[in-house]
Amino acid sequence: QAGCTNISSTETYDYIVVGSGAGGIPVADRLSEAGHRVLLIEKGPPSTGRWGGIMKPEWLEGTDLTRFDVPGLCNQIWADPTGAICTDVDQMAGCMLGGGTAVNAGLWWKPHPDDWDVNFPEGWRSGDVAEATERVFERIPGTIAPSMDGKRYLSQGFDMLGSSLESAGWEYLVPNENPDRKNRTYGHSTFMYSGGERGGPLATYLVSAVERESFTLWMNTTVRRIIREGGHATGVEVECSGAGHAGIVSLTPRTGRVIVSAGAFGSAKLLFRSGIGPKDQLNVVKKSTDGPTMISEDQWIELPVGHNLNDHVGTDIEIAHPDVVFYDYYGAWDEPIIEDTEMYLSDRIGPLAQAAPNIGPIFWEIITGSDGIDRHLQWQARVEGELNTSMTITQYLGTGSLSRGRMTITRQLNTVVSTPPYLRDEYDREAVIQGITNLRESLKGVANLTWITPPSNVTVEDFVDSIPATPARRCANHWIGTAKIGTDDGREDGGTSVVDLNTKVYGTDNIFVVDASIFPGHITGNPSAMIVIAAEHAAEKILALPVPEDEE
Ligand SMILES: Cc1cc2nc3c(=O)[nH]c(=O)nc-3n(C[C@H](O)[C@H](O)[C@H](O)COP(=O)(O)OP(=O)(O)OC[C@H]3O[C@@H](n4cnc5c(N)ncnc54)[C@H](O)[C@@H]3O)c2cc1C
Repeated sequence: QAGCTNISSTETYDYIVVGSGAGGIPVADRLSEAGHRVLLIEKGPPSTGRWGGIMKPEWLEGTDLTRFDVPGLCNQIWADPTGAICTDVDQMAGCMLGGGTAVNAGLWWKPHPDDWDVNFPEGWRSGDVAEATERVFERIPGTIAPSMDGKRYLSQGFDMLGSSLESAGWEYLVPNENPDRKNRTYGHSTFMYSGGERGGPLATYLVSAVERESFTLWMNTTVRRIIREGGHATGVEVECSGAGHAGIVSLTPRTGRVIVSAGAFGSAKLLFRSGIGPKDQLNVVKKSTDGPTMISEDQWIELPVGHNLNDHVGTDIEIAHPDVVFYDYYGAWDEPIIEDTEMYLSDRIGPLAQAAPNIGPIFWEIITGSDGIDRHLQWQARVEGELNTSMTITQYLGTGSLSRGRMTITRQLNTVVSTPPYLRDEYDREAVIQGITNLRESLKGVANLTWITPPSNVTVEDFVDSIPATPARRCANHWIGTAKIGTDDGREDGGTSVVDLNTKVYGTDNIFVVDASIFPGHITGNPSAMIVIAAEHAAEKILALPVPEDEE
C-alpha cells in the first residue's frame, strides 16, 4: 500500500506494546525508562496537535491545536466520530493515538480503596498500589479549575445542585484529596487537563518516552496477530493503514515480550486472533479471513477471554431549574462565541477550557444492599437536556456490582457485546433504584426544581424497569474485564482468570495484558486514572520478572 513502510527484518525489540491508550502509553514509557528497546504500535492516526493530529474546526486553523486538545470540544466525538473511533467494535472506543484518553472527557479520579480491595487479587490491593498511585498523580495531578485563570465559568448548575445537596446533608469536598470518602459527598469534577489543554498520558508519559532513543512509536499500524511457538511469542504481524508499517516485527530472541494494551475489546480480539480464548471464539476466527494464517488448533490456549465483561450501569435522570444556564458546546464547533474562542486561544481561559457539556457536580453514595454488599454510586451531572434550564445526571453503578456480560467476535472480525452486563443481578437493580429514591428525597424541598425524568408521578421502580438493559440505553463507555487478573488459572476447570498476578497470560511465558481488560470488577468512578495506575504497577511487576537466562 502507498505510504506504508515495510519492516526491516534485522530490527528487534525487547518489548512490543500493542495499543497506545490509558494502559499502553504508561507501560511503554516505564519499560523504556528501564533501558529496554520498546516499540509502541497504535492502529489509529495522531490525535492531539503535539503528535501531528489534524482534525479541527475552522477556528483552530493556523494553530497547532486539534479538537482533541480543547476541553470544550470533547463532546464533538458524539457529533462526528469519523476517523477517531474504532470501526471494528460495536461500542464507542477511541482508535487513535491515546486511545480513550484522546477522545474522553478527561475526568480523573484517585480510586477509592475498595475499588482495589473488593475486586483485585493479592499484590493488587490498595496498599500494594499506593506507590504507583503516587507516581501517577505526581505526573498527572488533575485539576478542579481547568481554566487557566482559576475561575469556574457557568457554574450556575453546579451551584444550584450543590447547594441543594448540601441542604440535604451531603458534604462538599475536594474529591482527590478524599478518595476514601464516597458516601453522600459531592465536589467539582477533577480533570486530567493541564495548561488549559487535554493533558493526560499523551502530554506526559508519551513525551518522556519519545525522548529516549530506545523508544519507537508507530501509528496507523494494526497488530493482526501475535506470532508464537507454543506459549512463547517471537513477534507480531502488522498491517498498515495509511502511513504505517507492514510485515513481521520480531522480539529480541528468548527475552523479548509482548504487552497487549489494545483496550477491553481490542485486546480480547487480538488474543482471539492469536489462538488464545474460548474454543467457540477461536473457531469463529478460524473460519474468517484469518483462517489460513491462524496458529494450528493443537497450539490453541483455551482461556475465558471476553467473559467477565463489565461497564458502569448508566441511568440518566433529568431535572430543570430556572437558575441553570445552558452553554452550547456543540455549537462551539462551527458557530462559536467569538469572544470565547479568543479567550481560549490567547490565554486558555473561559468556557472552552472546561469540559463539554459543563460537567458537575459529581456526587457519591454507597448503598448497602439486602444481600449485605456495599455498592458504590457515582452521579455525574451536566448542563444539557430537554430545556435550556435542564441538567441531565447520570448515575453510574460501580464497585460492588455483580452483573457481568460477554463480548464475542464475528466472522467479519468485529467485536460485539453479545451479553450486555447490565442489571443481571437483582441487588444491582435494587441499588440503582435506592440511589434514585434517595436523590428524589434529597432534592424534595428545592424551590422551583422540576423532575423531568422520571416525572414525579412515575415510581422509581417502574422508571428503572422501563429502561432496557442494553448498551444503547445503559452504556457508560467504561468497558473492562475481558482478560481478568487472578490466581485461578482460566485453563483449569472453573478457572476464571486470563492473566496471572504479573499480568502474564496463563499458558504463555512472554505475553502480557495491561489495560482495562484485566479489571476483575467495576470501580467507583471513570476508570482512566485507575488504568494508568494499574499500568504503572504492572510495569513494576513485569520488570521484576526473571528473564529466561536468569532462570535455574
Ligand atoms: C467517549 C468516551 C468518554 C470517556 N470519558 C471518560 C472520562 O471522562 N474519564 C475517564 O476516566 N474515562 C473515560 N472514558 C473511558 C476511558 O477513556 C477508557 O476506559 C480508557 O481509555 C481505556 O483504556 P485502555 O488502555 O484499556 O484502552 P484504550 O484507551 O481504548 O486504548 C486502546 C488503544 O489500542 C489501539 N488498538 C486496538 N487494537 C489494536 C491493534 N490490533 N493494533 C494496534 N493498536 C490497537 C486503539 O486504537 C487504542 O488507541 C471515556 C471513554 C469514551 C469512549
